[in-house]
Amino acid sequence: MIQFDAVHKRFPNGTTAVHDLSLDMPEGGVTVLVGSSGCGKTTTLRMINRMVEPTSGTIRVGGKDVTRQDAAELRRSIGYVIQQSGLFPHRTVLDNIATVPLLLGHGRRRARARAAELLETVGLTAEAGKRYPHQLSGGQQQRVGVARALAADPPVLLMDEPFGAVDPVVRTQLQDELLRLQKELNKTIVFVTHDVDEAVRLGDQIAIFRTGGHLVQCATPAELLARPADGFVADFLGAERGLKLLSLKTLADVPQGPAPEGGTWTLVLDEARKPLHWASKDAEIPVRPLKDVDSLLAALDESVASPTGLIARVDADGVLTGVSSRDDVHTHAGRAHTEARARTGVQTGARTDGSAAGGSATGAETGAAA
Ligand SMILES: Nc1ncnc2c1ncn2[C@@H]1O[C@H](COP(=O)(O)OP(=O)(O)OP(=O)(O)O)[C@@H](O)[C@H]1O
Repeated sequence: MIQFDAVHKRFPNGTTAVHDLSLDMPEGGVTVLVGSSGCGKTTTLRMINRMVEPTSGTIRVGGKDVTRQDAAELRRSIGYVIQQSGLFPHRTVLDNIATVPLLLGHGRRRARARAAELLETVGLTAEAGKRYPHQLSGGQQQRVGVARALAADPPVLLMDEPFGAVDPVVRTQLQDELLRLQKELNKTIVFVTHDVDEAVRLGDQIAIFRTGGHLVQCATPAELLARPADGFVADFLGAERGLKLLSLKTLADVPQGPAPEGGTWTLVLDEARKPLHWASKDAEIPVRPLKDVDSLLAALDESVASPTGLIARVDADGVLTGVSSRDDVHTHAGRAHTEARARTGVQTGARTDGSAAGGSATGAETGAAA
């Protein structure tokens, strides 16, 4: 959907922000750009909608060279969300969202109807639509920013640290919302962040840059965590790389058996067979039931945190399906790593067809060292 071919950006002051970048960003997928400050992420993003022009190389969106399209028209067809939401302070939230549909020539009534629909899509009330941006919380403003970017129903969405300025709890909520929206909308999203956990959570693929605008590795989160191309990537992913990989795997394949009877701990259920708590002869402790969709990381956490060493498993309605042991979870955690490493091979380069620069781990490493 978006293709960078040997793209170079050198600013007039001599700074090279992006160095010989070849990268495919697949249709309907989320590509996350990460890397240390000043490594060229924002410049890369802004070249897609021509807010920055490349010095050389080609960028295509939907097969069309962006430099051959009218810049204003191109920008209207690409949603853009930034950290400070970029809302117009003197327009109501509803009018902010309606801006682009109006620019596109939709009548006022239709534009506002579309804006009202989008407010609901991003989880805001109709009442919030009547307020001005400063009357909303930071998290709510970011939701409005997303709604405004979606207003023209663009196939491509560029998001530059959109959740960087909100607290961790709201940030997780906004990430959840984005994942939910993306399931419905299937946009091609390019997302810039500093946060590795956010990248792992949201990305279908993650492109890691280093200073000077060099792409070091582009791969799926699991591939990246299992086989970082070099020490720079490994360091960037952090010491808990192993645990992060487990956050991508679910509990579904871990075996489960019947709840223990007559042992130290008994699982107490209500009449609908939903777990209430664990009980021993002289103690009662809370239970944190997990579903098949929960991550192996959550299961590992529960298995070491609970004195029972057991995990109560429930279905989507919260009804007990069985119990897994600490050993079952540990065995599967180890297996998840072995499988991820085996599956990864050497496919770490930028190009999915392995053709251009950075097409293999060796290529990426050589590029990084140059
Ligand atoms: N208009 C400009 N003129 C000159 N240099 C620029 C300009 N814009 C960006 N740069 C430089 O280009 C490099 C890449 O900047 P860019 O904003 O793309 O990095 P980034 O990875 O997004 O950084 P951050 O994570 O801090 O936002 C930096 O060294 C920056 O100082």
